Amino acid sequence: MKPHTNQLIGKAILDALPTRPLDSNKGNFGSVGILGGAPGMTGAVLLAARAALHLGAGKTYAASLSSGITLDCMQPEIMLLDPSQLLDTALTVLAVGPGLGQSEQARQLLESALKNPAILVLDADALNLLAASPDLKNLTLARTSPTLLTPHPGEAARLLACDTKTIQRDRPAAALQLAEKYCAWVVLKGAGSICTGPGKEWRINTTGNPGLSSAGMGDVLTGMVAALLAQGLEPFAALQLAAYLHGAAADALLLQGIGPVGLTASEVMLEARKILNQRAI
Ligand SMILES: NC(=O)C1=CN([C@@H]2O[C@H](COP(=O)(O)OP(=O)(O)OC[C@H]3O[C@@H](n4cnc5c(N)ncnc54)[C@H](O)[C@@H]3O)[C@@H](O)[C@H]2O)[C@@H](O)CC1
Ligand SMILES: Nc1ncnc2c1ncn2[C@@H]1O[C@H](COP(=O)(O)OP(=O)(O)O)[C@@H](O)[C@H]1O
Repeated sequence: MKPHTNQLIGKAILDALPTRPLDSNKGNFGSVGILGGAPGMTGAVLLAARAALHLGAGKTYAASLSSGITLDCMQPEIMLLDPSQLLDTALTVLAVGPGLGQSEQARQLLESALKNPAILVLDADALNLLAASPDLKNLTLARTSPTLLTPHPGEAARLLACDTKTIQRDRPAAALQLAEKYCAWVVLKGAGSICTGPGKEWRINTTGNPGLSSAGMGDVLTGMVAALLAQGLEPFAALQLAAYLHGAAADALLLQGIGPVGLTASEVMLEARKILNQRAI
């Protein structure tokens, strides 16, 4: 089959990555912070942080709005802070949204995050809060470092004040509109994720399968995008490589009989690490 003109060639981005120098140290691979986790959704922030760690971030921090969580017992490498401490930490990339909720505290934290000099990735409830507030939109437009948005079609519809059907009718057009409206880099998720940015160029990802239609997969994608940005990839390349690896991991697991039914987000991040290490950054 002839490749689509706008088909994302993830393998080419992967093959072009430089290998890690022998004398590298953790400071060379960036610091990622993940902010989210309202009560009942701490899992979302941990999934994103674990994905950032496994995809190669030099240091990974996380902060949850649910009080009292000081350690990820499964992944003690992650440094768990209070939200205010996280926002005072020097970060290469800050990702806000997984399980964040839409409380007043969440809104205030997002407002501070939008003023943070780190590269910013907005997902899930950060996108819902942004969609509901002209003030937060103005802060987004005023940012001087890159902003990336990772909406699923439901979140994209809220951001563009339309319905999900309209988004799905012309997904490239919707992604381009989002990039323009928020002056941001965008991955519009779902089967055939669309990656685009302010330059109007767009790519469609062809990896992935319905095994990915399960809760937590988007949180893992956010952590993966953050890790690739922290290691120096440009926003457009980071979005494309993350979408490619996320889908390719699910496809590889399918061939092993893991999925589509019962595939978990935790399995996807480990398989994505394996594929990334075929050409380690
Ligand atoms: N372990 C955890 O703590 C988890 C927490 N989560 C958090 O839960 C919160 C709510 O997120 P939800 O995404 O569940 O709720 P939403 O209300 O944002 O989205 C659900 C709706 O969006 C639409 N949609 C999503 N993907 C679509 C697609 N590919 N095609 C068409 N329509 C689509 C559908 O209409 C769907 O009913 C977020 O903050 C999220 O981060 C989830 O990520 C799941 C895991
Ligand atoms: N049928 C599918 N084919 C390919 N990718 C899919 C499919 N269903 C879901 N995905 C991917 O899985 C992820 C789901 O993200 P999201 O809807 O935000 O989930 P959650 O919020 O539960 O973590 C996205 O990256 C999306 O592109």
